[in-house]
Amino acid sequence: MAVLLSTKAHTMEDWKAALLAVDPSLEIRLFPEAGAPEDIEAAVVWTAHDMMELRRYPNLRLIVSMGAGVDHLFRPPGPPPGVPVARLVDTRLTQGMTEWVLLNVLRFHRQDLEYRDQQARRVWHELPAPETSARHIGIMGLGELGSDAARALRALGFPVMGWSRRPKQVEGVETFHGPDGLLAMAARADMLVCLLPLTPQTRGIINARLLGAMKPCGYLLNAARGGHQVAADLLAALDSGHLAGAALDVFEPEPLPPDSPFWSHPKVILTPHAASITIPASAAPQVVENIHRAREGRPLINLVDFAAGY
Ligand SMILES: NC(=O)C1=CN([C@@H]2O[C@H](COP(=O)(O)OP(=O)(O)OC[C@H]3O[C@@H](n4cnc5c(N)ncnc54)[C@H](OP(=O)(O)O)[C@@H]3O)[C@@H](O)[C@H]2O)C=CC1
Ligand SMILES: O=C(O)C(=O)CO
Repeated sequence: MAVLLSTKAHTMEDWKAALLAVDPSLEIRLFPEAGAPEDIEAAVVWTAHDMMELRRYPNLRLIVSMGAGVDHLFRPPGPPPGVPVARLVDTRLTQGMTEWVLLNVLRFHRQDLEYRDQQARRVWHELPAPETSARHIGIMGLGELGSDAARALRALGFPVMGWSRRPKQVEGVETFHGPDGLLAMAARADMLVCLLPLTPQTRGIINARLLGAMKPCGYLLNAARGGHQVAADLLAALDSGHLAGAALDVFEPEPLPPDSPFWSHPKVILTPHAASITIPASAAPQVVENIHRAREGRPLINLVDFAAGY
């Protein structure tokens, strides 16, 4: 039996080496060289893979996302019926995201946009120094990534709020849930950080209503998915001054087209979907563990809940 890998050509060999380092007995095939369709027992795939194509493999018993997000697997037609899907829960991936969140929260907290502007104009002027305790952060999505970012922000003294689908408790974090909970949290947030999965319920959630519920001169950070933000609403909030800045790692479509106004917006900090990148060597042990479990009929880890969509 064989494991099919499908991702960007330049990372395929890294994935192959990482999986073989954990279990040298695995037979790895690199898409599109899948060989006999009946050989494929597991598919480890990233965003570009066509879900229809996975229906070609009659013995497929596991699909693994090469990232934390699985929205790419649920695009129509979705995963083949009856085949379980697992995602990555990985300490390096989590740490990378927490670094991105800290970088951008601190950038805005320490008025870096204003200082860069002053530097460009050769202005020597000290701005009032705010305290972290006065800057309330609301995190949308209190899962693996959101809870870790919350802990790191708490350690710096920021008051942290968090929003999840179901009621949840995270030490030191004021928690909210459900649609009303989001607006209640936004109303008290100086910065909103989106770390939600993209599902039918969360698509377009960063819209005029949510941004309008925030205090004036707030900041928005989105490192989840571009489909969460309504671009026109976000630009309107930035242009009107209601939002003082936005840090955006994700867009729809990606790559961001050259004529997008986000590229040159003076209040936008932009990264090319690079907030946290999967490191194959770090992720490989859990992927191999799941391949073994699937073979032996044991319960899988990091399973995706099809009903919830994440
Ligand atoms: N830009 C980048 O480089 C990266 C982006 N990502 C993105 O980050 C996302 C989050 O990852 P991760 O933290 O591991 O995911 P998790 O599944 O661990 O956490 C998701 C969180 O979102 C909450 N949530 C889901 N749906 C809703 C809803 N309808 N209303 C309110 N809350 C909701 C969940 O609530 P509950 O706790 O109740 O289940 C949970 O708290 C990924 O799906 C991916 O899109 C991930 C890695 C890198
Ligand atoms: O892990 C994910 O979902 C990512 O977006 C990585 O870039």
